[in-house]
Amino acid sequence: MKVLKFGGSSVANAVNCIKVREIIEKNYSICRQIIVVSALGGVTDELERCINLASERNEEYKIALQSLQNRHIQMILDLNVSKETEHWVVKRFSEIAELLQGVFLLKEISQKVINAVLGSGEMFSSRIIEDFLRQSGMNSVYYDSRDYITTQNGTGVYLNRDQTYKKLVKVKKANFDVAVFPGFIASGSKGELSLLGRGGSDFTASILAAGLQCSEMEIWTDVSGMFTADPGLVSQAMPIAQMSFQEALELSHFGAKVIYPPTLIPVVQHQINVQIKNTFAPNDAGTLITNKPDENRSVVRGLSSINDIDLFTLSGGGMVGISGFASRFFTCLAQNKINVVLITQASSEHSISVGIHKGDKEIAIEAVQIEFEKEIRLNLVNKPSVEENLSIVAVVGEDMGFTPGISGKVFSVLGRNGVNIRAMAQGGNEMNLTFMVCTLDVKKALNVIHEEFFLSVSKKVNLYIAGLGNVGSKLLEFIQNQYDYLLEEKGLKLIVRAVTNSRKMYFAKDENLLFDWEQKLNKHGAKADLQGFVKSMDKANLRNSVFVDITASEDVSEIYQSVLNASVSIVACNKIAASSEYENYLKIKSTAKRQNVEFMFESNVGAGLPIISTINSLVHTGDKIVGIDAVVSGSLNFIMNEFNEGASFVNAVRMAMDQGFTEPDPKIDLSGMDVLRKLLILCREAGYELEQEDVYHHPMIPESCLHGQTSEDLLEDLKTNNEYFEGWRKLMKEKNIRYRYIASFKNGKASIGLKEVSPDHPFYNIHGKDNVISLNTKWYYDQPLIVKGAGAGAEVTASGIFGDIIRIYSN
Ligand SMILES: NC(=O)C1=CN([C@@H]2O[C@H](COP(=O)(O)OP(=O)(O)OC[C@H]3O[C@@H](n4cnc5c(N)ncnc54)[C@H](O)[C@@H]3O)[C@@H](O)[C@H]2O)C=CC1
Ligand SMILES: N[C@@H](CC=O)C(=O)O
Repeated sequence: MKVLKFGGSSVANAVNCIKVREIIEKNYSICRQIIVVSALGGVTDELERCINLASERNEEYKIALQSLQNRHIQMILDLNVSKETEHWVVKRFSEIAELLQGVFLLKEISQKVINAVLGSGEMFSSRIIEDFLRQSGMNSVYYDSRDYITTQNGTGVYLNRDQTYKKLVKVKKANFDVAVFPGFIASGSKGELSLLGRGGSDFTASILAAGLQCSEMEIWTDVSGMFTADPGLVSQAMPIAQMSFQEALELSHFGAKVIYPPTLIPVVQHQINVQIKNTFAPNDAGTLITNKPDENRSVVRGLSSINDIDLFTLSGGGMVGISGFASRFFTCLAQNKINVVLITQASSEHSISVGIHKGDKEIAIEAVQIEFEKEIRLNLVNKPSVEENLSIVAVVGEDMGFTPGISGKVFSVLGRNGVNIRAMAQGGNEMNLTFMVCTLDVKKALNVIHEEFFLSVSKKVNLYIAGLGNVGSKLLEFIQNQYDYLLEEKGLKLIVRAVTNSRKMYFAKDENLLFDWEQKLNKHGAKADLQGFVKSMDKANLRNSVFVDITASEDVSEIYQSVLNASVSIVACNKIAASSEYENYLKIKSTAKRQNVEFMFESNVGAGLPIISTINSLVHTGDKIVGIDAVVSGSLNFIMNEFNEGASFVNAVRMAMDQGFTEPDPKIDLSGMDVLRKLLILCREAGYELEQEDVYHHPMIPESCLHGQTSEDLLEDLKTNNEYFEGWRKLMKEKNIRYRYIASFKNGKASIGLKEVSPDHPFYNIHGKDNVISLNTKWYYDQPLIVKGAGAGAEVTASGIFGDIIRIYSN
């Protein structure tokens, strides 16, 4: 025998009732079935409204009651139910009308009337469904739950188990294939109608399953089981295939609304499996709640949350080491019927904080101030404080117990996403890690934890991109190409949330701009505004957010502090920040560290070459970089190679510009500033405290060529100075040398400048736009460590930036 409970949505109308019949039919020849039904969806709330209207002497209750009656009669007609049932329903409605008339006249409501009116919803639905099943040819009977289920004191939650189970023996022996019981209603100790409380129909089902020693209980609802998190908050939430009774209890206590906790007590005691199924998708697996869930599952089973919680704190030096404070505190809260949902006290005993429901704040303050009046007056204890707009998040899983690292993972992913924990608690069984966060952060908190623990779930990475030129547009093209691969192989879902260039910016409503960013920006973009960009990013408060700087703009580099303070990581190929004043460089790094986010700039030097990561790795493992020799300008190397091949200097520069190797302003390359910035960054990453002024610097071209405003001015000046450059060509030939613009660091001194290299020099042959970085270290002493390869160009730079983004999230 098994129990099937159908919730309000499953029996809301005739169409749904036909689905219910199909489910019952499937089991019909297999086992006897006990069917428990809730009131038709929304009916109990409507009955409650009728009571309230009547008590306020508002005649509208009559209209509301009539419309409820009409709804039931319509269902009776649609399902072709017998006249007898119809008469019974009409009669019961007139009884309710009489009760409400009494309330209307007396303006008084007794618990008895409330129970009688509210409990009618289940009486109607169960009578109708039973009749419907009988008319459909099933061997069905109707049982009034009041004749079998007895509560101890009429409050509903305390079952008179012995009496109930004894009465049910008769049912067990009866001849039926299907027995229908109304949920929610029972008899009190004096035989009066009592209600089983919130979620009472689940409780009815559970009592019947235990009392009738059923093999299984099924709860049929409108979702396909209990989910790993509320799907309204976590779009990637999925049904939990199996969970233990304890896990179900913990999750349902913390807001997972599929099942109501006390309902599980009888089935837990009798170890009866509970299956949660979807009436509207009966073939979905649903959730099995069982004593021995499948072992092959995630350590964290599910997440839940409750909003509208206040953090109520009693603190003061006078509490330390004095026994009895906690007892008085909790007793006075309990005496004022304040439900405490979370408790925390640090071992310093200086304060006790509890989570309470929002509406209880005033009473709690008053009660505690009265209780501790003397201590507050003597300044031994402070007046209680309340922090509002908080929520509780619970991470639940039986296997979390005695598994190290779970809370570490939870708190570190929250930290990385800027979610501050206000208070926390974990029970001794370690299966529920509970903490309080600001309500604005709940969604983010649930999502990042969900991504961290459920492997089949992809991690959303939210990108905010500044700079959509040569490199920026290439990066977006690369991300488009790799989108499916990253989703499938790395579980990373890259979402472009906003884009900006120097003219326009566009913020997505909720969509991914990756595939149509250009069209959206051009058609609907607003005027670019960096401060506004950061503000909107901060307000969006999305998890795993990265600001990608693909500009060469100082203004953009100046917003890094606010970006990091918004708990957003930065990936930059813009070199301005990392080569700005040393103090600023350190400040950016320390803000990133404090905010638990990343500041990545691998593409600052050598584009996509792994040079900064190599230096970091050497330094972290105890090596010391003592010397650097490098050609780190792709454009200058390219220009010199083209010049060597016979191009005029100005034409070589034009080619480098056309191919996108130079900076947006090519004077930055030709002045040597780009190389200076790169050397400074390498030295700083190697652990040396250097400023731009400390680098001995000689521009590659005559100063006179660097005064023009535009790139065209520069080209014009280079043309004018053609003879100067042709002089180089002559010298190179005569001396059998080449010119390379070299960055060096030796004996603590940094310098950059044009140098002659002979054919036996390692920098003599460096092709195209290649870079070479040669590091002399404590361990690479005789032979330097050399990194070599293309050091400029949109593709390699975009790949360096892309690599940084992926590295943040693949750890
Ligand atoms: N081209 C290359 O080979 C390499 C370039 N880089 C770096 O990449 C960055 C971009 O270079 P390219 O794409 O070649 O330049 P680009 O001139 O093609 O693009 C620059 C983009 O930045 C935008 N921008 C400028 N100021 C802005 C502001 N205040 N707010 C928002 N957007 C702004 C521009 O509108 C444009 O979309 C530079 O920092 C450069 O040093 C790094 C390594 C190699
Ligand atoms: N303009 C730079 C490219 C990026 O850093 C160069 O020429 O190397």
